[in-house]
Amino acid sequence: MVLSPVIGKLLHKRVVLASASPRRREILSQAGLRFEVVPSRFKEKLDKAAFPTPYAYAIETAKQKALEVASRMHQKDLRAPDVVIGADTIVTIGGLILEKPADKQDAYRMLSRLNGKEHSVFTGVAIIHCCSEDGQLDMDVCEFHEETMVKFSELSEDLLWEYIDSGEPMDKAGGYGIQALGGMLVECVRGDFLNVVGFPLNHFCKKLVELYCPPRREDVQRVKHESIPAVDTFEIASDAAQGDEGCGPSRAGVDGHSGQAPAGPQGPDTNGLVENPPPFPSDLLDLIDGFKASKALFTACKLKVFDVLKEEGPLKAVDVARKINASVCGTGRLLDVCVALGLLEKTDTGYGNTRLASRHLASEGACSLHGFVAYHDEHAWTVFTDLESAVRQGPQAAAGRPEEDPSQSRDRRLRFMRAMHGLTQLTARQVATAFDLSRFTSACDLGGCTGALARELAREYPRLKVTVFDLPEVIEHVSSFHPEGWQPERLHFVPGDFFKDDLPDAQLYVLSRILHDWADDRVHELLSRVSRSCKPGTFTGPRRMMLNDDLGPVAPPQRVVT
Ligand SMILES: O=c1[nH]cc([C@@H]2O[C@H](COP(=O)(O)OP(=O)(O)OP(=O)(O)O)[C@@H](O)[C@H]2O)c(=O)[nH]1
Repeated sequence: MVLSPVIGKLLHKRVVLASASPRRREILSQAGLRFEVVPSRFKEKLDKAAFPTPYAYAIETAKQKALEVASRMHQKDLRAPDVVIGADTIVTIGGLILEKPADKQDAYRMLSRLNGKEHSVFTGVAIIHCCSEDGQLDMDVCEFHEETMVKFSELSEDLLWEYIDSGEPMDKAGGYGIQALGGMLVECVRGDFLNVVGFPLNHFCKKLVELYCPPRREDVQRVKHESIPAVDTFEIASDAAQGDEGCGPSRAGVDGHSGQAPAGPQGPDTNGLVENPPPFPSDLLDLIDGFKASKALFTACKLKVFDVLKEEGPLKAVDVARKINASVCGTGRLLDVCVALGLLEKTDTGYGNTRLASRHLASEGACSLHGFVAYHDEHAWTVFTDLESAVRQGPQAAAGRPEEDPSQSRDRRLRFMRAMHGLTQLTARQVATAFDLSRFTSACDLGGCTGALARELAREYPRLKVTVFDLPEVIEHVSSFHPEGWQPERLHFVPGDFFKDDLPDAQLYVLSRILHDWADDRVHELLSRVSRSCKPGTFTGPRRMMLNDDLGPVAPPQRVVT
């Protein structure tokens, strides 16, 4: 089915439908969405006259319904869901907005008004993405509406009253339910039927595509050169912002191309027609340039640019330079690059963090990837610089390197732990909820490092006891990654080597970002050890299971049930 991959984008998120409407619940669950229902307490009493259009009213009401649920859930356990969906359906005729009838007389007034005529049904929808960080709730709102035209037949008074007496109109916008008895009143419908019922599923899915699957760059028709300046690379954007001619080659300098799709090899033909150009190799150019973007990001992180701007932004380049103890010219250029990369914003008052940067690139905060960035800058960068010799000489090249001194290896381990901790904090919830693990009572996270995933598993499954099994030199540092006095319930750490020592007994073994680190024979050895630790065939209750969420270079999440 075409749209299921779209709904699938929400599968690993905690989604809440902020609605008491059984119809909305049914439409969304039949589409395959997994969600909780938390009806909104928002009173639908906005001043209709204050809105320029009826749909603006419906959208605002939908938004307020969703916002109320998001902030209530956040206040309750300081953790809002990932996504909250709100909706509001109204009927309009002759400039009047009809909602649910207050009583039978009201229903009669509404239905009489609609009798024999065409009216509009609008549903406003709000999709709110929430992020709770440091006790603060951040929300991004995406909103839209859908209109459907419905025409009623000429209906007799008797039929109207019989319908009203059925009780059906009372909880329905405009006083009828098109999906049930009210369908008998309707002569024709123009537009999305489900929109009338209460939720415009088709438009919703299109919004999800916009939000989660934006079109690839080469699929988007290029805009005419004259109307938009070429800003494909950060160099060009940076240069344009500064008017600085000495800032390195623009793309035109690299490939003789101005950012416009090139004409065919021969250019315009003799008739003045342009041959179909070959596809512009944007992805390839991005690959070629990619290392510059990574290094700019690493450098800005290392110099704590995002911390400074989180604390004190917006700031001018000169002030940032002073605070990070760097040259004004260099800082200005780095800041411009960060603007072009979408990490910073530049206004008249100076440079400021984007929300993305404040959330993920500043060094503190539950969603910080600062450690992950530092690890890539300090470790992965060097390793990849040696890629050519590693490929030429094979793994023995690395094996031949001199032994690291112990204090360096300790530092490197801590950096690695910081990197893994940051990344796992970000993904743990999705991993923990990707499968229903509620039937298990014991789990062992092999190579579970700081316990960030184990903590989420324990939080998600109240019956689950989780053991983190990792090397003694890793376990030794775990406490520095958690608040002082941290004593998680149902979670404990066992030092050991999963290639040498007995694995702790558990029903569920988790291998998170482990397998990609090893050659096939080692992976086989480790999986055999896990398999031997599982004692199959003796259970009548939960079966043994191994969860591998290795999101490394190739392997997607998968599970093996033994
Ligand atoms: O043909 C139909 N038209 C409308 C409906 C239902 O009518 C209501 C519209 O009311 P509202 O948008 O305010 O939603 P509520 O039910 O109050 O739930 P919330 O908690 O989301 O405010 C809606 O239920 C439609 O489904 C119908 O069934 N058929």
